[in-house]
Amino acid sequence: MNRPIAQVKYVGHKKAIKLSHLGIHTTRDLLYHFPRRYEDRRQLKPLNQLVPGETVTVRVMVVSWEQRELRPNLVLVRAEVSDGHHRGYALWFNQPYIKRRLPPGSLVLLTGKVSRRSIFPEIQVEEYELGDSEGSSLNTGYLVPFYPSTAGLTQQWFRKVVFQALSESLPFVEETLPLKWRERYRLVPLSKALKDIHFPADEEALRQARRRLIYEELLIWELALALHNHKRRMVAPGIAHSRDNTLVERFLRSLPFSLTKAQERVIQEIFADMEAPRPMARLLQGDVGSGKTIVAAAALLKAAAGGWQGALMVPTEVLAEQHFLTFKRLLAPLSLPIALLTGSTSRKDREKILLGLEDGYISIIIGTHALIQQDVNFKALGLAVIDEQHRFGVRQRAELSSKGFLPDLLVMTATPIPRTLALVAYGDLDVSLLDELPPGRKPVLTYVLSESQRQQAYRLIAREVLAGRQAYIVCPLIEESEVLEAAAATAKAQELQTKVFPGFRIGLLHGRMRPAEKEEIMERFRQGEIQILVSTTVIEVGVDIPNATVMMIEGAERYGLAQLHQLRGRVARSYYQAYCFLVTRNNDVEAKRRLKVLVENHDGFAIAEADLKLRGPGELFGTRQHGWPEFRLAEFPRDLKVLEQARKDAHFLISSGYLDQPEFAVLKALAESKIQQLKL
Ligand SMILES: Nc1ncnc2c1ncn2[C@@H]1O[C@H](COP(=O)(O)OP(=O)(O)OP(=O)(O)O)[C@@H](O)[C@H]1O
Repeated sequence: MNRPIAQVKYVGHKKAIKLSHLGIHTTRDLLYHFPRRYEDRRQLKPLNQLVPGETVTVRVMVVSWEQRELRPNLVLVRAEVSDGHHRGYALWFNQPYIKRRLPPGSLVLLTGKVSRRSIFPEIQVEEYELGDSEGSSLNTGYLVPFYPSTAGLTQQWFRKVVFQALSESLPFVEETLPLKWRERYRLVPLSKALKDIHFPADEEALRQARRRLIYEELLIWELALALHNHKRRMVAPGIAHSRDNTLVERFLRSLPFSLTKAQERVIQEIFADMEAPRPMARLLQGDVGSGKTIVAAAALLKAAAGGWQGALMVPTEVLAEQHFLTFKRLLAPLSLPIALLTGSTSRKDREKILLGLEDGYISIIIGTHALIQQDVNFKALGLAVIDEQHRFGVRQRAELSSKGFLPDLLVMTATPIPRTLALVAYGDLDVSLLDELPPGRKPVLTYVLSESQRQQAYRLIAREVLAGRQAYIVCPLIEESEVLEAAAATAKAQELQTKVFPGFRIGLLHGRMRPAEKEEIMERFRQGEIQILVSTTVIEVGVDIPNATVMMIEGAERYGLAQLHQLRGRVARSYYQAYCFLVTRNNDVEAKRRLKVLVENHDGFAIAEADLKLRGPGELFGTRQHGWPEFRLAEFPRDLKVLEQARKDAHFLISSGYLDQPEFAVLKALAESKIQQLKL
C-alpha cells in the first residue's frame, strides 16, 4: 500500500509527477483518491430513444465528418454516427483535430447532452472514449467512476491505473477495523469497500462502501483529536491558577455596568477550569454583542494576578488594536503591563516586547498571528485566549499553546455554531455559552431593499447622523480581489460625499490600506469625527462602536447569512434603536427570500442553522481553509450522526485501553499520523 506510485504499471515517471500534483504519492493515496461522481452506463440507449436535454452515453460508429465555421472563432465539427440501426450526430466546437483522432469506422463511446434539431438526435460531446481500446470494459457497462483529475490524465487512464493498483494491492490491504467492530455496525471489510468505491457492481455496493469509508474517516479524525487531548491532559498536570480573585473582583466592580447572568455563569465555569490543575480546553460561544470581551478580560486578569502571562490572539489588526485600547482602558486602574503585537509593530517596539515577554515583565499581550512567530517566547504563558477562532485553524491554536507549558486555552467564537458542528471544527473542547444579551438591547430593525429603493436607507442615515449617531455602509464582497473591492469602496465613498451626503463627514476603510491608516480611520470613527464609514468587510468581526446605529450592506446577496448577522451585530451594541438595510439587485426574488431569514430572526443560532442548510459548513466558516477540516467523503451536516458515533467510539477505544490492543494497531497508527499531518 505504501509503494511509490511510479511502481504501479502504466504510471511511469512523468505521470507520477502529474499525480503528485493531486497529492498522490503512494498506492494508498491512489486508492484513497475517490471518484467525484459515477455515471450509469449499464444500459446504453439506442439513438432513437434519446430525449432532448438529458446527458447520455452511447456506443456508436463514426460514419462521416463535416466541418463548418459558424462565425469567426467558432468552428463546428460534426460527425454522423450510427449505432447499427439508427442515425445521429455528434458535435464538437473548436476541436477540428477530433476528426483525425476518430476516422470513419471508429467505434466510440460518447457522453454528452442531447438536443434535436431535425428528426435525428444530436449530442454535444463532453467526453469520448474509443469503444474498443484497451481496458474499455472499465469504461462502460456499469457505474463508471469519474476522478478529480489534472491536465494530461484522462479518465480512461485513471480507471485503468486504479484498477491495476487495486489488483496489485487488495491482497495486502490491512484491515483497520476488527471483525467484531465491523459486525456491530454491519460494515463491509476495507478491501471490499475500496474495490466498490471505485468499481461498484451496483448502487447498493457503492452505498455500503461509502458508509464504511465515511465511518473510518471520521473515526480516525476523532481518534486523532481525542488522543491529542488525552495526551495533553495526561502527560503532566497543567497550571492551577490562584483562587484569589481580589483583583478580578475589583476590576468587575469598576465596570459601568453589571454582568449579565450568562457572563457570571461563564466566568465561573472558566475560573473553575483555571483553578484545577488540568489544562483547560474550552470554547466560549456567544452571539454578536453578548459581551465576550469582558469574559476574556476577567480570565486574562486572573492569570496575570497569579503571576502568569496571558495572551489574546485575534484575526485582524483592526480588532487587535481595538481590544488593546479596551483592555488598556479597562485595566488602567490595576497598572498591569499590557502590550500589542501585530505585523505592523515597528522593529524597535517589537524587540522591546519580545524581551518583555521573555523576562516576564509583560503580563498581558494582545496580538494577531504575529504572536505565533518562532521568535516569540514567554517566560510563563498561563492562558491563551483565541478570539474569532474560525479564522484560525486547529494548528494555529496548537502553536499558540505550545508557547507555554500546557497553558489553559480559551477559544472564543461569535459565529454561533450548532453544537454538533462545533465538535467537528473544534474537536474535544468543553463548551460555555453566552446565551443572553446585555439588558436593554433592541432587535435591529432589518429591511431588504432593491437597489432602486436605496434612497430610503439614505434618508434614514441622514436622520440618524443629524441625531448624533453614526452609520456603516458596506460595499459588495468581491471574492478573490481585494483590489477591485477597494476600488469599488473608494468610488462609493466619493459618490456619497459629493452627491448624497455633501454635508457629512465620510470615511473610507478597506483591506488595501496600511494598518496605520486603518487604525487612524477607526479611531476617528470611534471619536465620532467620521460620521459615515464606507468600508469593505474588514469591519466584519468584533468591531465595537456603540454609537453606530445604521448598517447598510450593498450587494447583500453575495454574503452568507451568518456573515450578514455578524455585520448587523456591529450596530446592536447600545440602548439606541438600530437599523440594518440589506440592498440587493432589483428583482432578485431568490435573494430576497433568503435574506428574509434575517428580517425575521435575531438569534444567531437560528440564522446559522438556516445558513448551514442553504450553503453548507464551508461557507458558514467563511472560506474553506479557515479551520474547517477537509474530509474525503464525509459531508456535513449530512454525516453528523456518524460523526457523533465516531466520537463516542473514539473515547471508548481510548479510555477502555482497546486502542492499544494489537487488532487496533493499524487504526492507532493512522490516527497518529493524522496528528502529525495536522501538526497538533
Ligand atoms: N453586562 C453588560 N451590560 C452592558 N453592556 C455590556 C455588558 N457586557 C458587555 N457590554 C458592552 O456590550 C458591547 C459588546 O460587548 P463585546 O464587544 O464584548 O461583545 P462580543 O461578544 O465580543 O461581540 P462581537 O462578537 O460582536 O465581537 C460592548 O460595548 C461592551 O462594553
